[in-house]
Amino acid sequence: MSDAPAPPTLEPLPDAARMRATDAWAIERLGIEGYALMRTAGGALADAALRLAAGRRGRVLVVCGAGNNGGDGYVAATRLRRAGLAVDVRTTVAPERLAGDAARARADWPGPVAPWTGDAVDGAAVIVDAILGTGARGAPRDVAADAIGTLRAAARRGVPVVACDVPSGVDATTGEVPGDAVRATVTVTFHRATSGLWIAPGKDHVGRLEVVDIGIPARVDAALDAEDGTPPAGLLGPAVLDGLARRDRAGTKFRSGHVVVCGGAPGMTGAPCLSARGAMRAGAGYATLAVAGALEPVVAARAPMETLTLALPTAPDGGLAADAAEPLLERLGQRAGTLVVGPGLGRGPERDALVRRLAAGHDGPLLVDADGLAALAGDPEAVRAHGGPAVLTPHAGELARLLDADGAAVGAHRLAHAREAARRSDAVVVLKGDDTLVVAPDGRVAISPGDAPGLATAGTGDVLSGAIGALLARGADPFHAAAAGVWLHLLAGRRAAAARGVDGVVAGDVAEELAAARHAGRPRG
Ligand SMILES: NC(=O)C1=CN([C@@H]2O[C@H](COP(=O)(O)OP(=O)(O)OC[C@H]3O[C@@H](n4cnc5c(N)ncnc54)[C@H](O)[C@@H]3O)[C@@H](O)[C@H]2O)[C@H](O)CC1
Ligand SMILES: [K+]
Repeated sequence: MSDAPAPPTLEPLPDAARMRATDAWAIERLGIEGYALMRTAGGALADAALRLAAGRRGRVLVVCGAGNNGGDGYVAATRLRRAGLAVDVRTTVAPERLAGDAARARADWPGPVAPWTGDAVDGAAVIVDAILGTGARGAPRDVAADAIGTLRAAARRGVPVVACDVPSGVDATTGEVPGDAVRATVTVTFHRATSGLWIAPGKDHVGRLEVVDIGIPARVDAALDAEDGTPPAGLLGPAVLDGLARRDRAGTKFRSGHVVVCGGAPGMTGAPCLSARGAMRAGAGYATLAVAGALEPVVAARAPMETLTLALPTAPDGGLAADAAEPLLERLGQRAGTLVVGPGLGRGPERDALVRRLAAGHDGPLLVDADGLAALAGDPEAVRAHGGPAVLTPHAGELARLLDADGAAVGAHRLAHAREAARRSDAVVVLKGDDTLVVAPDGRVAISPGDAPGLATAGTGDVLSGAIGALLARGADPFHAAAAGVWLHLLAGRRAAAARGVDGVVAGDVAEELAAARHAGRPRG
C-alpha cells in the first residue's frame, strides 16, 4: 500500500550555493543584468528601512561589507538619500576591494563613505546591515566582526535593524551562528528565503522575514531542480498533506491503518495513551497499546476507549521485559501493524534489548521515540537491522545521546547532526524544536515554520509519534509521513492555543485538534 508517488511541493528553501547558481543562471543564461537584480534588491531594502524610520528621529546608518551584500547596501543608501533621509554609509573594507556590481553601486552612491568605527551607531534611527550575505564563510572576522558586535548591542538598546538578505553572522544554509550575529527587526531576502533563515539558532536572529521578488523567473528554479540530484529543502505548508491516503467506502479498520504503541513504565502510563490517541485522531483505524502485563489494567483504564491493549512480559522493575519482543512481533505480523516504540518506555538493559530485538525483527513501518531512542544510545546503526521504513523522532538532547555527541553541539549544528543521524541509521530523522527538521537519508529536508508555543508542554511529543505512526500505517513513505505528521501536529498546536490560550494547552488537546487540522480547508480530506 503506497500513497501517491508525486512528492508534495513545498516552498523551496535553497542553500547558499543554490542561490549563487540561481543568480548566475539568471545573469548568464537569461541575460538579466546583475546590476538590475541588485537595484531591485537594494530598493526593497530601502523600502523596509523607510518603514522602520517613520516617526523616528535621526540618520539611517548603512553598514556595507566587501561583496554584493554590501552592493545592495549602497543601492539602498542611494534610494534613502533620494527619499530625503540623512544617510551615513560606513564600510568594513577598503573601497578599492569592491568589484563588479558592488563597485558600481558604490560609485553610484552620491555621498561620502567612511570607514567603520564603533561610534557610527550613535544617534542612528535605523540601521541597515549589509555586511555579510550568502558569500560569508565561517565566523565573522576583522572589521566585520567588530561591526556585527556593535550592531547587535545597538539592537539590544532598541535601534531597529534591517538585515540585507541574511542577518550578518548567520550561515544562510545551516542557520549556524559560528561567532557573533546581527539581530534583525526585519530581514529582507531576495527571490527565495534560504534554509538557514528557518533553522535555529539563526532563525532567532531574523525578525520579520520579507521575501522579495527581484525578477528572477521561476523557471530558473525548475531548471536547476532538474540538474541537481537532491531538491532544495522545503518549508512545511498545507501542500504536504497532498497525496495522503484517505478512508474510502470499501475500507476497513485495518485498511485505515493499524498502529501498535509499545511503551509505558511505572509512573509513565500516560505517554503511550497519548501516542495512541494521536494515532487515532490522525486517521489510524485501529490502535493497540502493547504494555507490561503488570501495568495493563492501569493503561486499559486510561487508554482511549477505541484502543486495545496487549499485555506483555513484565521485567522485575515493573516495565517491559526484553522477552516481550517475541509476542509483540507476532501480533504485529498478524495484523500488519506499524510499531511506535518508546513513549514512556523507561530505561534500562531490558528495554535496550527489547528495542533492538523489535527493530531487527519487525519488518513493517517503525517509529522510535523518547526512551526508545535512549535504548540505541551511541548506536544509531542498530536501526539499520530493521528492513522496513523507519522514522526517529528525537529532540536535541535525545539526538545528542543517540549520536554520543555533545548537547550544545547539537543545538548549534542542528541540520548537520540530523543529517548524520539519518545517514547512520538509514532512517528519516525528525529533530524536534520550534524549527523541527525532517531529514531523509537521501538528503531531502523539510523544515517546520514553527510558531506554536502551545506545544511546549508535556506529552506533545507522544502525540506526534502517534500521528506520524498513523500516516506510516496508512502507507505514506517515511519522509512524507514524518513531514505531514509534523505539519498536522503544528496546526493542531496552534488550534489548541486558539481555543484555550497558549498557556492552557495540554497534550490531549493537541491530539483532539489533529482531526480538525487534517480536515481544515479540505472538507473531503
Ligand atoms: N540572490 C540573488 O540573486 C542576488 C543577491 N545579491 C546579494 O549578493 C549577496 C551575495 O554576494 P557575495 O558577493 O557572493 O557575498 P557577500 O556579500 O556575502 O560577501 C562575501 C565577501 O565577504 C567577505 N567575507 C566572507 N566571509 C567573511 C567572514 N567570515 N568575515 C569577514 N568577511 C568575510 C569576503 O571578502 C567575501 O568576498 C547576497 O547575500 C545578496 O545580498 C545581489 O545583489 C542581487 C542578486
Ligand atoms: K547582511
